[in-house]
Amino acid sequence: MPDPNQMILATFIHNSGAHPGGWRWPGAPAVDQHDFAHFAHLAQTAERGKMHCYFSGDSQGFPSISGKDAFAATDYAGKLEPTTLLAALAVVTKHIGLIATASTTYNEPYAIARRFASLDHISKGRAGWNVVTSASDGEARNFGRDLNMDHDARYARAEEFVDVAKNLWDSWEDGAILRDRDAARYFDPAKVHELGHKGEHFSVAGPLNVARPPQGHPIIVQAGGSGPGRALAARTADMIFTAASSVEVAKEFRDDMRARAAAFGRNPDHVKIIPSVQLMVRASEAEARRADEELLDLVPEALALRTLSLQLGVDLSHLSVNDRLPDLPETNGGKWVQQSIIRMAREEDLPIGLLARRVVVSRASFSYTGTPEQVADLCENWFRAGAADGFSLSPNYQPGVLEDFVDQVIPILQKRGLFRAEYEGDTLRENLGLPRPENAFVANPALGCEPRMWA
Ligand SMILES: Cc1cc2nc3c(=O)[nH]c(=O)nc-3n(C[C@H](O)[C@H](O)[C@H](O)COP(=O)(O)O)c2cc1C
Repeated sequence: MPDPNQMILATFIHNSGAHPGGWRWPGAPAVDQHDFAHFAHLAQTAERGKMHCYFSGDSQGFPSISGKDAFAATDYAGKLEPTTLLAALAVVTKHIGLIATASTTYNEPYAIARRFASLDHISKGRAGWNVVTSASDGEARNFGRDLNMDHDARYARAEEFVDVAKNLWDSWEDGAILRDRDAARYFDPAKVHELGHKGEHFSVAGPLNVARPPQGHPIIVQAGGSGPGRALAARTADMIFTAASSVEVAKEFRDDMRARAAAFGRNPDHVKIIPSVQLMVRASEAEARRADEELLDLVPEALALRTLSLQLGVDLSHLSVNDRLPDLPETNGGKWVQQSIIRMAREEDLPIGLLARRVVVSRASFSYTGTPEQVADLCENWFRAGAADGFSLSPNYQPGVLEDFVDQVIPILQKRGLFRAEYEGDTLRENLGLPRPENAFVANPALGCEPRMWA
Protein backbone atom coordinates (compact mmCIF):
# COMPACT_ATOMS: atom_id res chain seq x y z
CA MET A 1 0.00 0.00 0.00
CA PRO A 2 1.27 3.49 -0.78
CA ASP A 3 2.01 5.68 2.22
CA PRO A 4 -0.80 8.30 2.55
CA ASN A 5 1.82 10.76 3.77
CA GLN A 6 3.52 10.67 0.40
CA MET A 7 2.53 12.66 -2.66
CA ILE A 8 1.45 11.57 -6.13
CA LEU A 9 3.56 12.79 -9.03
CA ALA A 10 2.44 12.78 -12.65
CA THR A 11 3.81 14.41 -15.75
CA PHE A 12 1.56 16.05 -18.33
CA ILE A 13 3.38 16.05 -21.65
CA HIS A 14 2.35 18.85 -23.98
CA ASN A 15 3.26 18.43 -27.59
CA SER A 16 6.47 20.39 -27.58
CA GLY A 17 6.46 21.95 -24.15
CA ALA A 18 3.87 23.61 -21.91
CA HIS A 19 5.41 27.05 -22.46
CA PRO A 20 4.70 28.53 -25.90
CA GLY A 21 8.36 29.63 -26.02
CA GLY A 22 9.67 26.28 -24.81
CA TRP A 23 10.27 24.71 -28.21
CA ARG A 24 12.48 27.70 -29.16
CA TRP A 25 14.64 27.47 -26.02
CA PRO A 26 18.23 27.15 -27.22
CA GLY A 27 18.99 24.52 -24.58
CA ALA A 28 16.14 22.25 -25.71
CA PRO A 29 16.84 19.78 -28.50
CA ALA A 30 14.70 20.18 -31.62
CA VAL A 31 12.11 17.51 -31.11
CA ASP A 32 9.97 15.87 -33.78
CA GLN A 33 6.68 15.37 -31.97
CA HIS A 34 5.90 12.39 -34.18
CA ASP A 35 9.05 10.58 -33.10
CA PHE A 36 8.13 7.75 -30.76
CA ALA A 37 11.68 7.66 -29.35
CA HIS A 38 11.12 11.13 -27.85
CA PHE A 39 8.03 10.02 -25.92
CA ALA A 40 9.66 6.74 -24.91
CA HIS A 41 12.52 8.74 -23.37
CA LEU A 42 10.09 10.98 -21.47
CA ALA A 43 8.04 8.06 -20.12
CA GLN A 44 11.18 6.15 -19.13
CA THR A 45 12.58 9.25 -17.43
CA ALA A 46 9.36 9.67 -15.40
CA GLU A 47 9.47 5.97 -14.53
CA ARG A 48 13.11 6.27 -13.46
CA GLY A 49 11.84 8.92 -11.01
CA LYS A 50 9.12 6.47 -9.80
CA MET A 51 6.45 8.94 -10.89
CA HIS A 52 2.88 7.64 -10.84
CA CYS A 53 1.74 8.50 -14.31
CA TYR A 54 2.48 9.85 -17.72
CA PHE A 55 -0.42 11.88 -19.03
CA SER A 56 -1.18 12.68 -22.65
CA GLY A 57 -3.62 15.55 -23.26
CA ASP A 58 -5.56 15.76 -26.50
CA SER A 59 -7.96 17.64 -28.71
CA GLN A 60 -9.41 16.47 -31.97
CA GLY A 61 -8.68 19.54 -34.02
CA PHE A 62 -7.47 23.11 -33.94
CA PRO A 63 -9.23 25.40 -31.46
CA SER A 64 -11.58 27.69 -33.35
CA ILE A 65 -9.90 31.03 -32.74
CA SER A 66 -6.24 30.18 -33.16
CA GLY A 67 -6.33 28.98 -36.73
CA LYS A 68 -3.27 27.59 -38.41
CA ASP A 69 -0.92 30.01 -36.70
CA ALA A 70 2.29 29.77 -34.84
CA PHE A 71 0.72 29.04 -31.48
CA ALA A 72 -1.38 26.27 -32.93
CA ALA A 73 1.79 24.85 -34.39
CA THR A 74 3.26 24.32 -30.95
CA ASP A 75 0.28 22.85 -29.17
CA TYR A 76 -2.07 21.44 -31.74
CA ALA A 77 -0.23 20.75 -34.96
CA GLY A 78 1.10 17.26 -35.23
CA LYS A 79 -0.24 15.29 -32.33
CA LEU A 80 -0.09 11.54 -32.04
CA GLU A 81 -3.39 9.96 -31.00
CA PRO A 82 -2.92 9.29 -27.24
CA THR A 83 -4.22 5.72 -26.83
CA THR A 84 -2.10 4.61 -29.79
CA LEU A 85 0.95 6.34 -28.34
CA LEU A 86 0.37 4.97 -24.85
CA ALA A 87 -0.12 1.40 -26.11
CA ALA A 88 3.37 1.67 -27.56
CA LEU A 89 4.73 3.26 -24.37
CA ALA A 90 3.26 0.33 -22.40
CA VAL A 91 5.76 -1.93 -24.14
CA VAL A 92 8.83 0.14 -23.23
CA THR A 93 7.85 0.83 -19.60
CA LYS A 94 6.89 -1.46 -16.71
CA HIS A 95 5.44 0.49 -13.82
CA ILE A 96 4.30 3.96 -14.77
CA GLY A 97 0.57 4.66 -15.24
CA LEU A 98 -0.47 5.72 -18.74
CA ILE A 99 -3.29 8.25 -18.96
CA ALA A 100 -4.83 9.22 -22.28
CA THR A 101 -7.38 11.91 -23.00
CA ALA A 102 -10.57 11.02 -24.88
CA SER A 103 -13.65 13.14 -25.51
CA THR A 104 -17.15 12.10 -24.50
CA THR A 105 -18.63 14.63 -26.91
CA TYR A 106 -17.10 13.29 -30.11
CA ASN A 107 -16.92 9.56 -29.43
CA GLU A 108 -19.23 6.67 -28.56
CA PRO A 109 -18.95 4.81 -25.23
CA TYR A 110 -18.53 1.35 -26.76
CA ALA A 111 -15.48 2.37 -28.81
CA ILE A 112 -13.88 4.23 -25.90
CA ALA A 113 -14.57 1.46 -23.35
CA ARG A 114 -13.00 -1.02 -25.73
CA ARG A 115 -9.95 1.16 -26.39
CA PHE A 116 -9.20 1.70 -22.69
CA ALA A 117 -9.90 -1.92 -21.78
CA SER A 118 -7.38 -2.87 -24.47
CA LEU A 119 -4.83 -0.37 -23.12
CA ASP A 120 -5.34 -1.74 -19.61
CA HIS A 121 -4.72 -5.31 -20.80
CA ILE A 122 -1.70 -4.35 -22.91
CA SER A 123 -0.15 -2.38 -20.03
CA LYS A 124 -1.16 -4.99 -17.42
CA GLY A 125 -3.29 -2.60 -15.40
CA ARG A 126 -1.70 0.79 -15.93
CA ALA A 127 -4.32 2.62 -18.02
CA GLY A 128 -6.22 5.79 -17.18
CA TRP A 129 -8.78 7.81 -19.14
CA ASN A 130 -8.87 11.59 -18.89
CA VAL A 131 -12.55 12.26 -19.56
CA VAL A 132 -12.95 15.56 -21.41
CA THR A 133 -15.98 17.18 -23.00
CA SER A 134 -14.14 19.09 -25.81
CA ALA A 135 -14.40 22.83 -25.42
CA SER A 136 -13.98 24.19 -28.96
CA ASP A 137 -16.01 24.68 -32.11
CA GLY A 138 -12.89 23.68 -34.01
CA GLU A 139 -13.36 20.12 -32.78
CA ALA A 140 -17.11 20.20 -33.47
CA ARG A 141 -16.43 21.02 -37.11
CA ASN A 142 -14.58 17.74 -37.53
CA PHE A 143 -17.58 15.77 -36.30
CA GLY A 144 -20.52 16.97 -38.36
CA ARG A 145 -21.41 20.12 -36.41
CA ASP A 146 -20.80 23.83 -37.05
CA LEU A 147 -20.81 24.72 -33.37
CA ASN A 148 -19.91 22.79 -30.28
CA MET A 149 -22.64 21.18 -28.21
CA ASP A 150 -23.73 23.44 -25.31
CA HIS A 151 -21.55 23.33 -22.19
CA ASP A 152 -24.12 21.75 -19.86
CA ALA A 153 -25.41 19.38 -22.55
CA ARG A 154 -21.82 18.16 -23.03
CA TYR A 155 -21.61 17.32 -19.35
CA ALA A 156 -25.05 15.59 -19.34
CA ARG A 157 -23.80 13.40 -22.19
CA ALA A 158 -20.53 12.78 -20.34
CA GLU A 159 -22.36 11.57 -17.22
CA GLU A 160 -24.18 8.88 -19.19
CA PHE A 161 -21.09 8.12 -21.30
CA VAL A 162 -18.95 7.29 -18.25
CA ASP A 163 -21.68 5.14 -16.67
CA VAL A 164 -22.08 3.13 -19.87
CA ALA A 165 -18.32 2.68 -20.21
CA LYS A 166 -18.03 1.44 -16.62
CA ASN A 167 -20.87 -1.05 -17.16
CA LEU A 168 -19.26 -2.26 -20.38
CA TRP A 169 -16.03 -2.94 -18.47
CA ASP A 170 -18.12 -4.95 -16.01
CA SER A 171 -20.00 -6.84 -18.73
CA TRP A 172 -17.43 -9.61 -18.40
CA GLU A 173 -17.04 -10.77 -14.83
CA ASP A 174 -13.57 -11.61 -13.58
CA GLY A 175 -12.86 -15.23 -14.43
CA ALA A 176 -15.45 -15.38 -17.24
CA ILE A 177 -12.91 -16.74 -19.69
CA LEU A 178 -12.33 -20.44 -18.92
CA ARG A 179 -10.37 -21.88 -21.87
CA ASP A 180 -11.46 -25.30 -20.58
CA ARG A 181 -10.12 -27.59 -23.30
CA ASP A 182 -11.60 -30.77 -21.87
CA ALA A 183 -15.13 -29.42 -21.57
CA ALA A 184 -14.87 -27.38 -24.79
CA ARG A 185 -15.94 -24.26 -22.89
CA TYR A 186 -14.03 -21.16 -23.86
CA PHE A 187 -15.95 -18.89 -21.53
CA ASP A 188 -18.77 -19.01 -18.99
CA PRO A 189 -21.90 -17.36 -20.48
CA ALA A 190 -23.34 -16.91 -16.97
CA LYS A 191 -20.52 -14.45 -16.28
CA VAL A 192 -21.06 -12.36 -19.40
CA HIS A 193 -23.76 -9.67 -19.31
CA GLU A 194 -25.69 -7.69 -21.83
CA LEU A 195 -26.39 -4.07 -20.90
CA GLY A 196 -29.46 -3.42 -22.99
CA HIS A 197 -28.78 0.24 -22.22
CA LYS A 198 -31.28 2.71 -23.68
CA GLY A 199 -30.61 6.14 -22.26
CA GLU A 200 -31.12 9.74 -23.30
CA HIS A 201 -27.90 9.83 -25.32
CA PHE A 202 -26.87 6.25 -26.02
CA SER A 203 -28.30 2.90 -26.89
CA VAL A 204 -25.77 0.17 -26.20
CA ALA A 205 -26.50 -3.56 -26.16
CA GLY A 206 -23.18 -4.89 -24.89
CA PRO A 207 -21.39 -6.93 -23.79
CA LEU A 208 -17.97 -5.51 -24.58
CA ASN A 209 -15.76 -7.74 -26.70
CA VAL A 210 -12.79 -7.35 -24.36
CA ALA A 211 -12.56 -9.10 -20.98
CA ARG A 212 -12.78 -7.07 -17.76
CA PRO A 213 -9.69 -4.84 -17.50
CA PRO A 214 -7.01 -5.90 -14.97
CA GLN A 215 -7.85 -2.84 -12.83
CA GLY A 216 -11.58 -3.62 -13.05
CA HIS A 217 -11.97 -0.13 -14.43
CA PRO A 218 -9.08 1.90 -15.80
CA ILE A 219 -8.48 4.99 -13.65
CA ILE A 220 -10.96 7.77 -14.44
CA VAL A 221 -9.47 11.26 -14.54
CA GLN A 222 -11.45 14.47 -14.91
CA ALA A 223 -10.54 18.17 -15.00
CA GLY A 224 -13.83 20.06 -14.98
CA GLY A 225 -13.97 23.21 -12.85
CA SER A 226 -17.52 24.47 -13.51
CA GLY A 227 -20.53 23.26 -11.47
CA PRO A 228 -21.41 20.45 -13.92
CA GLY A 229 -17.70 19.65 -14.36
CA ARG A 230 -17.17 19.32 -10.61
CA ALA A 231 -20.31 17.20 -10.26
CA LEU A 232 -19.09 14.75 -12.92
CA ALA A 233 -15.63 14.59 -11.37
CA ALA A 234 -16.90 14.14 -7.81
CA ARG A 235 -19.23 11.30 -8.81
CA THR A 236 -17.06 9.38 -11.27
CA ALA A 237 -13.36 10.30 -11.08
CA ASP A 238 -10.51 8.60 -9.25
CA MET A 239 -8.16 11.48 -9.95
CA ILE A 240 -8.88 15.14 -10.67
CA PHE A 241 -6.54 17.48 -12.52
CA THR A 242 -7.00 21.15 -11.92
CA ALA A 243 -5.51 24.52 -12.78
CA ALA A 244 -4.94 26.46 -9.54
CA SER A 245 -3.11 29.78 -9.53
CA SER A 246 -2.25 29.70 -5.81
CA VAL A 247 -2.14 27.40 -2.79
CA GLU A 248 -5.34 29.05 -1.49
CA VAL A 249 -7.25 28.39 -4.73
CA ALA A 250 -6.00 24.81 -4.77
CA LYS A 251 -7.05 24.21 -1.18
CA GLU A 252 -10.49 25.64 -1.76
CA PHE A 253 -10.88 23.40 -4.82
CA ARG A 254 -9.66 20.26 -3.04
CA ASP A 255 -11.91 20.88 -0.01
CA ASP A 256 -14.89 21.39 -2.29
CA MET A 257 -14.19 18.27 -4.35
CA ARG A 258 -13.72 16.10 -1.28
CA ALA A 259 -17.01 17.37 0.18
CA ARG A 260 -18.79 16.74 -3.13
CA ALA A 261 -17.36 13.20 -3.34
CA ALA A 262 -18.55 12.51 0.22
CA ALA A 263 -22.01 13.79 -0.70
CA PHE A 264 -22.08 11.12 -3.44
CA GLY A 265 -21.37 8.51 -0.75
CA ARG A 266 -17.74 8.14 -1.76
CA ASN A 267 -14.65 8.01 0.43
CA PRO A 268 -12.94 11.38 -0.22
CA ASP A 269 -9.54 9.72 0.15
CA HIS A 270 -10.37 7.78 -3.02
CA VAL A 271 -10.46 10.97 -5.07
CA LYS A 272 -6.95 12.28 -5.69
CA ILE A 273 -6.65 15.99 -6.48
CA ILE A 274 -3.62 16.84 -8.58
CA PRO A 275 -3.03 20.49 -9.59
CA SER A 276 -1.18 21.07 -12.82
CA VAL A 277 2.12 22.94 -12.25
CA GLN A 278 4.94 24.26 -14.38
CA LEU A 279 8.09 23.88 -12.27
CA MET A 280 11.66 24.38 -13.44
CA VAL A 281 14.92 24.17 -11.56
CA ARG A 282 18.04 26.26 -11.87
CA ALA A 283 21.21 26.31 -9.77
CA SER A 284 20.51 29.72 -8.20
CA GLU A 285 17.68 32.20 -7.80
CA ALA A 286 19.39 34.59 -10.21
CA GLU A 287 19.55 31.88 -12.87
CA ALA A 288 15.93 31.01 -12.20
CA ARG A 289 14.76 34.60 -12.84
CA ARG A 290 16.92 34.79 -15.96
CA ALA A 291 15.47 31.52 -17.33
CA ASP A 292 11.90 32.77 -16.78
CA GLU A 293 12.65 36.01 -18.62
CA GLU A 294 14.49 34.33 -21.47
CA LEU A 295 11.65 31.88 -22.03
CA LEU A 296 9.10 34.67 -22.05
CA ASP A 297 11.18 36.68 -24.52
CA LEU A 298 10.87 33.78 -26.95
CA VAL A 299 7.13 34.45 -27.25
CA PRO A 300 6.37 37.35 -29.63
CA GLU A 301 3.73 39.80 -28.41
CA ALA A 302 1.15 38.78 -31.03
CA LEU A 303 1.56 35.16 -30.04
CA ALA A 304 1.10 36.02 -26.35
CA LEU A 305 -2.15 37.83 -27.19
CA ARG A 306 -3.32 34.84 -29.20
CA THR A 307 -2.51 32.55 -26.29
CA LEU A 308 -4.64 34.76 -24.05
CA SER A 309 -7.48 34.76 -26.61
CA LEU A 310 -7.32 31.02 -26.81
CA GLN A 311 -7.44 30.47 -23.07
CA LEU A 312 -10.36 32.91 -22.72
CA GLY A 313 -12.17 31.53 -25.75
CA VAL A 314 -12.63 35.10 -27.05
CA ASP A 315 -10.71 36.78 -29.87
CA LEU A 316 -8.89 39.82 -28.44
CA SER A 317 -6.69 40.54 -31.47
CA HIS A 318 -8.39 43.94 -32.10
CA LEU A 319 -7.31 45.27 -28.68
CA SER A 320 -4.08 47.06 -27.79
CA VAL A 321 -1.67 45.77 -25.19
CA ASN A 322 -2.44 48.80 -22.99
CA ASP A 323 -6.21 48.22 -22.95
CA ARG A 324 -7.87 46.65 -19.95
CA LEU A 325 -9.79 43.42 -20.42
CA PRO A 326 -13.36 44.33 -21.48
CA ASP A 327 -16.45 42.52 -20.22
CA LEU A 328 -16.46 39.28 -22.15
CA PRO A 329 -19.44 37.65 -23.83
CA GLU A 330 -20.70 34.35 -22.44
CA THR A 331 -18.79 31.57 -24.18
CA ASN A 332 -19.49 27.91 -24.68
CA GLY A 333 -15.93 26.84 -23.85
CA GLY A 334 -14.41 25.76 -20.53
CA LYS A 335 -15.53 27.95 -17.62
CA TRP A 336 -12.93 27.51 -14.89
CA VAL A 337 -9.82 28.69 -16.71
CA GLN A 338 -11.69 31.65 -18.21
CA GLN A 339 -12.98 32.74 -14.80
CA SER A 340 -9.54 32.39 -13.21
CA ILE A 341 -7.94 34.63 -15.85
CA ILE A 342 -10.68 37.25 -15.59
CA ARG A 343 -10.24 37.31 -11.80
CA MET A 344 -6.47 37.78 -12.21
CA ALA A 345 -7.00 40.68 -14.65
CA ARG A 346 -9.53 42.47 -12.44
CA GLU A 347 -7.87 41.96 -9.06
CA GLU A 348 -4.53 43.30 -10.25
CA ASP A 349 -5.90 45.73 -12.85
CA LEU A 350 -3.57 44.27 -15.47
CA PRO A 351 -3.29 45.73 -18.98
CA ILE A 352 -3.84 43.10 -21.67
CA GLY A 353 -0.18 42.88 -22.68
CA LEU A 354 0.86 42.04 -19.13
CA LEU A 355 -2.08 39.68 -18.64
CA ALA A 356 -1.10 37.85 -21.82
CA ARG A 357 2.46 37.40 -20.55
CA ARG A 358 1.11 35.98 -17.27
CA VAL A 359 -1.08 33.53 -19.15
CA VAL A 360 1.80 32.49 -21.39
CA VAL A 361 3.79 31.53 -18.32
CA SER A 362 1.16 29.61 -16.44
CA ARG A 363 -2.13 29.45 -18.34
CA ALA A 364 -4.32 29.58 -15.23
CA SER A 365 -2.23 27.16 -13.22
CA PHE A 366 0.88 27.64 -11.09
CA SER A 367 4.32 28.27 -12.45
CA TYR A 368 7.57 28.57 -10.52
CA THR A 369 11.28 28.40 -11.24
CA GLY A 370 13.70 28.01 -8.35
CA THR A 371 16.53 25.97 -6.92
CA PRO A 372 15.82 22.26 -6.37
CA GLU A 373 15.33 22.92 -2.63
CA GLN A 374 12.91 25.77 -3.32
CA VAL A 375 10.87 23.66 -5.74
CA ALA A 376 10.77 20.80 -3.22
CA ASP A 377 9.71 23.28 -0.49
CA LEU A 378 6.88 24.50 -2.66
CA CYS A 379 5.60 20.96 -3.29
CA GLU A 380 5.88 20.17 0.40
CA ASN A 381 4.02 23.34 1.45
CA TRP A 382 1.09 22.72 -0.89
CA PHE A 383 0.92 19.06 0.12
CA ARG A 384 1.07 19.75 3.86
CA ALA A 385 -1.48 22.58 3.53
CA GLY A 386 -4.01 20.05 2.19
CA ALA A 387 -4.09 21.86 -1.17
CA ALA A 388 -2.99 18.85 -3.22
CA ASP A 389 -2.62 15.07 -3.10
CA GLY A 390 0.23 15.52 -5.54
CA PHE A 391 1.16 17.37 -8.71
CA SER A 392 1.00 17.03 -12.44
CA LEU A 393 4.22 18.52 -13.77
CA SER A 394 3.91 20.14 -17.20
CA PRO A 395 7.48 20.58 -18.47
CA ASN A 396 7.99 23.96 -20.16
CA TYR A 397 10.28 22.26 -22.65
CA GLN A 398 11.37 18.70 -23.06
CA PRO A 399 13.08 16.57 -22.06
CA GLY A 400 15.33 18.82 -19.88
CA VAL A 401 12.72 20.12 -17.43
CA LEU A 402 11.45 16.63 -16.61
CA GLU A 403 15.00 15.25 -16.32
CA ASP A 404 15.96 18.04 -13.92
CA PHE A 405 12.88 17.38 -11.78
CA VAL A 406 13.57 13.65 -11.65
CA ASP A 407 17.28 14.02 -10.93
CA GLN A 408 17.26 17.04 -8.62
CA VAL A 409 13.85 17.49 -6.96
CA ILE A 410 12.55 13.94 -6.48
CA PRO A 411 15.61 12.85 -4.46
CA ILE A 412 14.97 15.73 -2.04
CA LEU A 413 11.30 14.77 -1.70
CA GLN A 414 12.37 11.16 -1.10
CA LYS A 415 14.87 12.20 1.55
CA ARG A 416 12.09 14.14 3.30
CA GLY A 417 9.88 11.02 3.24
CA LEU A 418 7.40 12.77 0.95
CA PHE A 419 7.86 10.52 -2.06
CA ARG A 420 8.35 6.81 -2.44
CA ALA A 421 11.62 5.09 -3.29
CA GLU A 422 9.94 2.23 -5.18
CA TYR A 423 6.62 1.42 -6.84
CA GLU A 424 4.46 -0.33 -4.25
CA GLY A 425 2.13 -2.24 -6.56
CA ASP A 426 1.80 -3.57 -10.07
CA THR A 427 -1.17 -1.57 -11.33
CA LEU A 428 -1.77 2.17 -11.43
CA ARG A 429 -4.73 1.68 -9.09
CA GLU A 430 -2.49 -0.08 -6.55
CA ASN A 431 0.16 2.58 -6.86
CA LEU A 432 -2.44 5.27 -6.19
CA GLY A 433 -3.81 3.36 -3.19
CA LEU A 434 -7.25 3.01 -4.79
CA PRO A 435 -9.47 -0.06 -4.37
CA ARG A 436 -10.40 -2.23 -7.35
CA PRO A 437 -14.09 -1.54 -8.10
CA GLU A 438 -16.65 -4.24 -7.50
CA ASN A 439 -18.35 -5.54 -10.64
CA ALA A 440 -21.75 -3.81 -10.95
CA PHE A 441 -23.41 -6.94 -12.36
CA VAL A 442 -22.20 -9.01 -9.41
CA ALA A 443 -23.25 -6.36 -6.90
CA ASN A 444 -26.63 -5.95 -8.57
CA PRO A 445 -27.82 -9.05 -10.46
CA ALA A 446 -30.90 -7.14 -11.68
CA LEU A 447 -28.67 -4.84 -13.75
CA GLY A 448 -28.74 -5.27 -17.53
CA CYS A 449 -31.30 -7.03 -19.67
CA GLU A 450 -32.26 -10.64 -20.20
CA PRO A 451 -29.41 -12.32 -22.09
CA ARG A 452 -30.34 -12.97 -25.68
CA MET A 453 -27.26 -14.17 -27.44
CA TRP A 454 -26.11 -16.56 -24.70
CA ALA A 455 -29.48 -18.29 -24.17
C1 LIG B 1 -4.76 20.22 -16.08
C2 LIG B 1 -5.82 20.21 -17.13
C3 LIG B 1 -5.63 19.43 -18.27
C4 LIG B 1 -6.62 19.40 -19.27
N1 LIG B 1 -6.41 18.65 -20.40
C5 LIG B 1 -7.34 18.67 -21.39
C6 LIG B 1 -7.13 17.94 -22.61
O1 LIG B 1 -6.14 17.28 -22.79
N2 LIG B 1 -8.08 18.02 -23.56
C7 LIG B 1 -9.25 18.74 -23.40
O2 LIG B 1 -10.08 18.74 -24.31
N3 LIG B 1 -9.45 19.46 -22.27
C8 LIG B 1 -8.53 19.42 -21.28
N4 LIG B 1 -8.74 20.15 -20.14
C9 LIG B 1 -10.00 20.91 -20.03
C10 LIG B 1 -10.99 20.25 -19.12
O3 LIG B 1 -11.26 18.94 -19.51
C11 LIG B 1 -12.29 21.02 -19.09
O4 LIG B 1 -12.91 21.00 -20.35
C12 LIG B 1 -12.03 22.43 -18.75
O5 LIG B 1 -11.32 22.48 -17.53
C13 LIG B 1 -13.31 23.19 -18.64
O6 LIG B 1 -14.19 22.60 -17.80
P1 LIG B 1 -15.27 23.45 -17.03
O7 LIG B 1 -16.12 24.13 -18.05
O8 LIG B 1 -16.00 22.42 -16.21
O9 LIG B 1 -14.51 24.44 -16.22
C14 LIG B 1 -7.78 20.18 -19.13
C15 LIG B 1 -7.96 20.97 -17.98
C16 LIG B 1 -7.00 20.99 -16.99
C17 LIG B 1 -7.24 21.85 -15.79
